[in-house]
Amino acid sequence: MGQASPLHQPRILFATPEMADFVKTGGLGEVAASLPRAIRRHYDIRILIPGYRQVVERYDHIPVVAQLPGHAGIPPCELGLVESGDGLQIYVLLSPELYQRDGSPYGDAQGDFSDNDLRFARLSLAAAEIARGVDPTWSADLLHLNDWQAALAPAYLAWAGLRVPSILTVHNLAYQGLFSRDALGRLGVPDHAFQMDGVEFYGQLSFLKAGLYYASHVTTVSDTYAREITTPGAGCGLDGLLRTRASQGRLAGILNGIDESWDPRTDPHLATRFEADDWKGKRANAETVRRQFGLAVSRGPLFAIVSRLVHQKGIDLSLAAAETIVSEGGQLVVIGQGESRFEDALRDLSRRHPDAVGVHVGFNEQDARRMFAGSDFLLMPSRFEPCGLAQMYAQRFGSLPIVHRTGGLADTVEDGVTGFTFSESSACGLSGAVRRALDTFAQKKRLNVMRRTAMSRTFGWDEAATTYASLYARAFGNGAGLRARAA
Ligand SMILES: Nc1ncnc2c1ncn2[C@@H]1O[C@H](COP(=O)(O)OP(=O)(O)O[C@H]2O[C@H](CO)[C@@H](O)[C@H](O)[C@H]2O)[C@@H](O)[C@H]1O
Repeated sequence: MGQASPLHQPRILFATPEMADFVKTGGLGEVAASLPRAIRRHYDIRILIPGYRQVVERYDHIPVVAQLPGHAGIPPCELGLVESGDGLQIYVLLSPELYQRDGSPYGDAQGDFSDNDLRFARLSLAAAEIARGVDPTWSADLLHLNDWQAALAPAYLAWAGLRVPSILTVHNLAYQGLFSRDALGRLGVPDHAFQMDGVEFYGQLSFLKAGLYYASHVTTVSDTYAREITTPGAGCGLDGLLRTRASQGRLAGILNGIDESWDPRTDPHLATRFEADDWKGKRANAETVRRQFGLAVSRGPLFAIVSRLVHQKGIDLSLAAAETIVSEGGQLVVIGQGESRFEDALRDLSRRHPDAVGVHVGFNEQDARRMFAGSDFLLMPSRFEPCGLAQMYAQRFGSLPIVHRTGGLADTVEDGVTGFTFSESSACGLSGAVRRALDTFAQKKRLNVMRRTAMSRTFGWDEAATTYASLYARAFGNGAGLRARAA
């Protein structure tokens, strides 16, 4: 190594399987685009993302900064480095055989890709290699890993004897990255690690458990969810390990924020921009949404669903509530995609009530923004919700969320003040809250007070960024983990 030099600003590598700049399937992609940008005020932070087609096709040329060797059955690949328009440094894993495919980051119409173990072990291993110093110009002092796809990194560090601090953020404990034990050999997992105190989970290899076990710290995206996952009811079989991490003071909930662009006063996607108390402006947005979804002209309440259409999100409960909404003269617009049983049921609902229910299977953010702006209420009866972003977007746009009191929903929606919460996850629980919303809609003064209060909640990223920054400092042991390096 070169001559000794003063300590550089600590370097953080933020490894993620999706980022909204290029590709996203849900909330993690949005967080990965915003959080590092908020953290760079505190630390030198770079992103690591697989070189999916959606990433590499964005650039004419991606300079290669390092060659990453293979390991067991994980193929070698190149490490590229690009810069975003606003100066964020992004490492791109260049492996056409693993990443340049049609479909989402995780699969195609046939289902999940069959080699996802290799694809995301490659991502995890690359993060560990960047900490080891494979790029001679920049190496990570701390790894910030997101979800199961990056969660083998702390294990690779441990198996290589590298004492680099690592933080695993769990955006959703229900997605664990479980693979057959046959994968151990090709991923280079040592035999001794395949046990309860290690990466084994009921006879399978669990990427997520590896991270929960080997990372220096574990975080999740709200306080309430951080508590819930230490209980058998919400721990997805990992509550024992999570209780251990909590008792070591190494499990924390840090609430997500939302990007500043979610502001109805400035949003260029809206037909009419508006602010609190300009309820005419909000109504103009409602009219646009009704027209866009082919609904009848109405002065009744407009409900929205903006969601991945999966069991977690309680879509079945919303389908039941839709009948109440329609029979009470309300309307519903839906955008999202996911399980075909929900897509079909929603399409069917819309066919039965063409004037009152509009459904768009698919996703685009511009329509989502217009729906938050135009709707009076957002339905989000998630069975569990680590944080949830849609209920925060809705509040900013004066659409009052109706949510199950769980996880981040409990931490961000104030019952009767900025939205409506219910405690029993059932059609009956949701319909009680929908009825309260309908009553409120009939009392314009109360409705407008709630809208105004909801719109004043900013949910910015600053607080989360400062909390992550202190956690990084703690993980470094106040600088003890930093290695001096030639500047
Ligand atoms: N089909 C689709 N394709 C692309 N984008 C879509 C989409 N459907 C919805 N979206 C967008 O993604 C957002 C969804 O984010 P959420 O946080 O509500 O849930 P998600 O379960 O994806 O994220 C998980 O991670 C986030 C981030 O930590 C946690 O907030 C959350 O609780 C956890 O379940 C929506 O607001 C919308 O903008």
